[in-house]
Amino acid sequence: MRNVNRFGYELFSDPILNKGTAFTEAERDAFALHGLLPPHIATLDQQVERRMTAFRNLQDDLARYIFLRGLQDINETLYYALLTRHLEEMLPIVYTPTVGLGCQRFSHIYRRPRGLYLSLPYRDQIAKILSQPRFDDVQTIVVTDGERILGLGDLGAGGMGIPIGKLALYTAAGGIDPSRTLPITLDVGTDNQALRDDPLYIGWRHERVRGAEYEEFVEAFVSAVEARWPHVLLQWEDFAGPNASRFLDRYRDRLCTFNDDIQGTAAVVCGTLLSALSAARQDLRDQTVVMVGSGGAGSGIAGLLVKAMVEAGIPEEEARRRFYLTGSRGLLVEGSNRLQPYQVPFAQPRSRVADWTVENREAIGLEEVIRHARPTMLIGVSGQAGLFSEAVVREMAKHVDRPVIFPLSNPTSQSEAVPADLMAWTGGRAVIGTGSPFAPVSVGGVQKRVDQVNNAYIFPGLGLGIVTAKARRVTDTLFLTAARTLAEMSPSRLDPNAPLLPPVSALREVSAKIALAVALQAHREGLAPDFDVDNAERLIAEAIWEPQYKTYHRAA
Ligand SMILES: NC(=O)C1=CN([C@@H]2O[C@H](COP(=O)(O)OP(=O)(O)OC[C@H]3O[C@@H](n4cnc5c(N)ncnc54)[C@H](OP(=O)(O)O)[C@@H]3O)[C@@H](O)[C@H]2O)C=CC1
Ligand SMILES: CC(=O)C(=O)O
Ligand SMILES: [Mg+2]
Repeated sequence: MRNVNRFGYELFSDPILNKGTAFTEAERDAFALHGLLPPHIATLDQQVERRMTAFRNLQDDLARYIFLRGLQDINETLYYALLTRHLEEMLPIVYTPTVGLGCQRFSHIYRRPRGLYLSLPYRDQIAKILSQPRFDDVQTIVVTDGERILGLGDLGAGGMGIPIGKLALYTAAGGIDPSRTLPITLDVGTDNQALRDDPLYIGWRHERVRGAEYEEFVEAFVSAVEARWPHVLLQWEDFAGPNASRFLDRYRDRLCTFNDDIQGTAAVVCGTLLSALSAARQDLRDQTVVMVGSGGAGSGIAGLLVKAMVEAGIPEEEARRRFYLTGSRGLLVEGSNRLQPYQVPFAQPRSRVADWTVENREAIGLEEVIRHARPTMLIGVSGQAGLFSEAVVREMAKHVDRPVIFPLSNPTSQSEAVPADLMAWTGGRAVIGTGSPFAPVSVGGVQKRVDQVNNAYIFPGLGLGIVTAKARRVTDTLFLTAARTLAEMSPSRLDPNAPLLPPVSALREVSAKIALAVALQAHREGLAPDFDVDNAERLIAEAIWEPQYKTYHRAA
């Protein structure tokens, strides 16, 4: 039941309240809706059926993306009913890969306002913009500055598609009430000249502002968020590596905040690897990892895996030496003046790799790294398509029985390799995980599902756990808890040949379990002292928002 004081078109125009043809007879009486709607009163099931038919009749994925975004802006209950009932079919549209195309075309497909655009020229108005009464109950924010959208680079204000998509998953997979979520874009210009030249570009037409002015703007944003919603969960998304890492360091002890590309990605990779090792009866302590890409995601994954190794009994320094991180100029080596602070702990001592260089070349390329390091795991977070070449993969497969190969870059077009090639080049021995969805691959005539190793397995559940427990901070231990909970749900626990991750269709169950584990861990760490652990399961279940229509009554 809900008290409502909007009438006629005013009621239709609020996507949170709108029910379309499902307004009941009594509601049509109470809110002056007769005649504005056709007489048949539909059920939510009938509305879902009608929209699914229309959705499936569309010609391409961009049209499906536009269709779903349109529905989200008209009727959120129906939108989420569609998503939750057809997660596997909808995820590749509202999320990677199609959301990438949606961001690239954002200015051309723009229809209605959603979320907040905080443009640098209006920096003095941030607090006023946030003060809109509509946002009084905001609980979860996803913010981007649009500089590193998936592996597609700087998409300026078009990056807004990412916070919108991530928050759609917070609700569809995590059960967070959509009326309490807020996507935000910090519009600080763009270095994407094609966008600035596009007359339809919706953002601030200016080169990307950097340095002190940018830092002050981000600080003004964070301060305004803190003042407006002291307990909000703030997720940083798709910032370029150095900014992502700096803001995480700067703010993680100041408010309830995390960076999904650094920490969420690390947790899903860690959880999936733990499953792979347990299926193969191997030990984390025996692994050597080559990480292709050492930005936010690469350094985050390496950092969490080191933490997991240390917890498994390896001294930290020794654990770090098992990681070989590469960037656009090859292997990260100590003393290079190009190293970011977060890369320094993973740079290899020069003496260790002195004879790895190929004649006449300064940088140590991926093939040489593979040849000398003999990794058991190869992870791609470079945003560069095709880096896992046949030569690289064949070299790796020479030294290991079941090479674990995760080309994780998104969207599909940026993946470091495609699963069918990896299987062919390793004679079917590879253990594969990709960032975006891929069709099953044939192994010895049997079709095998490709695990989608994406932070979507982590952040919706982690977020639900945090907001339900009212945790004050987000620590690395919470991510390790989420990773281990995910590993416990691996189908490969029962059958070593089964997939490593539960199917995408099970994301709601996965998220509820992660939420429970994270909430309990937050309480154990003293981050959520008021969480009632005796009723934890019930509290998580009750916190889950379901896409169902409530009955409306006229507010007195
Ligand atoms: N599956 C998932 O859940 C996730 C996937 N990702 C994907 O990972 C990718 C990177 O994200 P993120 O780390 O945040 O981005 P960053 O921009 O922070 O880092 C990109 C890294 O890739 C490196 N790189 C670029 N070209 C090459 C190359 N030819 N060889 C080796 N390394 C190269 C860059 O090196 P340099 O600094 O030298 O240019 C940099 O270290 C994106 O495509 C993103 O979609 C990210 C998060 C989650
Ligand atoms: C999945 C994700 O967060 C990314 O590709 O950036
Ligand atoms: Mg991201």
